[in-house]
Amino acid sequence: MNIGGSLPPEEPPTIFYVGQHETSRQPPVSLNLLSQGQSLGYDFLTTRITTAAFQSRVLSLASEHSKGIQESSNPGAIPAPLVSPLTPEDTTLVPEDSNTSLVAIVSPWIDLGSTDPIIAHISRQVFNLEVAYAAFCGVNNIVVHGPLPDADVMQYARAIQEGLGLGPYLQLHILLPMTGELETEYDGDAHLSDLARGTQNLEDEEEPEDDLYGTWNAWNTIRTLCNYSHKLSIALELPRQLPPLSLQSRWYSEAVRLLLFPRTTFIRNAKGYPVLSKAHQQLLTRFARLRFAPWMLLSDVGPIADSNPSTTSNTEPEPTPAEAASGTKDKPKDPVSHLRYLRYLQQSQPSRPPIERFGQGYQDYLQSPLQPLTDNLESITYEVFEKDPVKYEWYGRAIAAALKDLSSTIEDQRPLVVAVVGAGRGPLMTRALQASQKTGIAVSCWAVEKNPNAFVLLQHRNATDPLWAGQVNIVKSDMRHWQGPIISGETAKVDIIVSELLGSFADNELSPECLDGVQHVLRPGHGISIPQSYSAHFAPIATPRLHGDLLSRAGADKWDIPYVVMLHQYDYLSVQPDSDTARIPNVKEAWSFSHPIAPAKLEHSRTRAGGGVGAGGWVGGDGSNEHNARSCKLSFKCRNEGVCHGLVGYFETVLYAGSSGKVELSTNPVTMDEKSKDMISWFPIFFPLKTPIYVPDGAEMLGKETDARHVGASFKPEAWVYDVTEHV
Ligand SMILES: C[S@@+](CC[C@H](N)C(=O)[O-])C[C@H]1O[C@@H](n2cnc3c(N)ncnc32)[C@H](O)[C@@H]1O
Repeated sequence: MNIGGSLPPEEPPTIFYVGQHETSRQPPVSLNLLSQGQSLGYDFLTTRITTAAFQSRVLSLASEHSKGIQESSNPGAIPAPLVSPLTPEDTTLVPEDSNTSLVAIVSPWIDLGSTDPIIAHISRQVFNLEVAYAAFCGVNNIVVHGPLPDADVMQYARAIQEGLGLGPYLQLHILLPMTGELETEYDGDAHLSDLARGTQNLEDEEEPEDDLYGTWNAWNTIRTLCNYSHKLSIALELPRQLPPLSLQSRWYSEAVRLLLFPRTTFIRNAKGYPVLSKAHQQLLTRFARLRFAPWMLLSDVGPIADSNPSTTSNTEPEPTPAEAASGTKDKPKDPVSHLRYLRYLQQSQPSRPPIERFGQGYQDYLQSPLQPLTDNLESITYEVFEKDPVKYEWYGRAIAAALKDLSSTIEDQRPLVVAVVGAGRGPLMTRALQASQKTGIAVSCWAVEKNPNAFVLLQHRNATDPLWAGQVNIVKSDMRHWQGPIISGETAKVDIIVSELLGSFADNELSPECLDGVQHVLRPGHGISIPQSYSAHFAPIATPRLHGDLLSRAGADKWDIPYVVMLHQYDYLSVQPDSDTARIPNVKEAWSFSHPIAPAKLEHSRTRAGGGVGAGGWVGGDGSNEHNARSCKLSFKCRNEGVCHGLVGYFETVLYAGSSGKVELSTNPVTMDEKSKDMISWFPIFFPLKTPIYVPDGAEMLGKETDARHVGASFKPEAWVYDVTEHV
């Protein structure tokens, strides 16, 4: 059991924060235009920071410098050009309260990654002047065009890294297409890159035509060099034709803070209104469910104010070829039809699955796993567990099936002895009593709990709950030291031990140790443990968000401990072949445990605990728990390149497998729907990697994980090693 916190009252409404962008809107947005945009229903507008006059000034500086170099007999002696500070001619932006409703766009005619050092130098100055001034004016969200196709990405990344320090609150959004080239291209004719010299050596290198992950790769370089700064994010442009799901998922796992919808992303419905394809809608819904959902930016969907030509685009957007062919382009004249459509989608978002509703606000929030053996849980924590609509129901079924099977096996007609060990506030005991009523099989009930506070509540319940009716025997004890039930004055054995001591990675709350410790009370021969077995499963994932979160935390051991987390913004690095339409992850079993264990093993362990056999344990101590140590070595084929930030762990358990079939629980996404759909009790577990591993296309990751156990200490994988080998 591994979730914490309390339940939110109900699902909060989805809110889309929608802005408007015009590629050719040149002077900074005026107060008047902003209020017109807001009265149309936009939440924010984009604005350039500087004017056309500034652009001419800088381009003249660059071309004069270039001319000077060409004409000079000693070009090396000419100092690099300096862009002088901004003047009122260069910008009309001034600090205003309303600037929080603006997103600034750095001049798109610069080339930060230019291989011409002079162009890069001038670009960097423009970038720094603009970012610093926008931040000074209180416009802290700033979009920067991503590196040009032939750019030196490392150099571009260094410029961005420097830019991040220009304002304490600023957020730089790198404008990138999902793949290939931007639709939201700068359409002016003067670009600094046109003045670049000596770039042919890079241009000569042929770009692989189908470099689907090329843009992602550039982003990976930028955010890695910027050390996963939380001030750096992506303005992601959605294309008309979405790339394969694998690439969509990759972008989904990254820090996307703005989603750009160029006009061409929309298609027309039968009435001629702009709508999004089903695939776009699904992607939008995915993003909208994130804890920090990206803002949306409608790009070039029509000008805001025709009345002031100097502040609006002067050309009607061109129809796409398909629209031109169908002649639908001119149909709707509604200037905000795209915005209206997004608002319609906002209203009609599908409701979230139960686990997401339950965990609302906890997405991607790292929590320390509970340690119910060491700590005494609070009542509120038990209360949260008890909301699970599936777990207790399935336990009830398992207990009923076990009662039926046992009563048909044993010969004497005595009541069957059922003990719930680690009873908490008693929900499993209630299920055992209901199962007895339902099957008509008499039971003698025992509830064992070591938490003294829960023990009080159990007694209270026994006295007041009509179903319990005082028939439950309540024992305050660590189950490992319980001598067993006393029936008719004699110590008896238990027919069915029911427990729920599972953590998100199966055994990480020390279920094996506790159940071994109580096995001596189980009736030899036919005694049943519910659960009968459980297994731990894991998969390698990319989760820049959690990696960035951990980087910003204090604590030397932060990389060495696992976290319980309702994972959202992540990507599986290894998926099953041919599963690109549904992306079924490769989740592999690490190890498993079953109960009861062989009596000889238990005896051996007991002898070792007493120091009676051989030397001590191989990890110190008496070695009595060595039979619960596990290790595994697994390989994962990764089709697409990526970066592994850690492992996500799940578990599966067979509560009971008997004559009527199996009753199972699972948090493994591959089997959960089949085994225990809508179960909410456990979030996955995350094992972080301090140093992320780059995985090339088609590589095989070899994972070795060891679970060296120490009873009384918290679970911790002792070591993991990854070999990344090119797959041939
Ligand atoms: C995850 S909670 C489950 C509680 C309850 N059975 C339920 O399903 O809601 C585990 C419970 O086992 C108890 N527990 C853990 N280790 C124990 C031990 N060695 N002996 C007795 N109780 C233990 C904890 O105090 C806690 O109440």
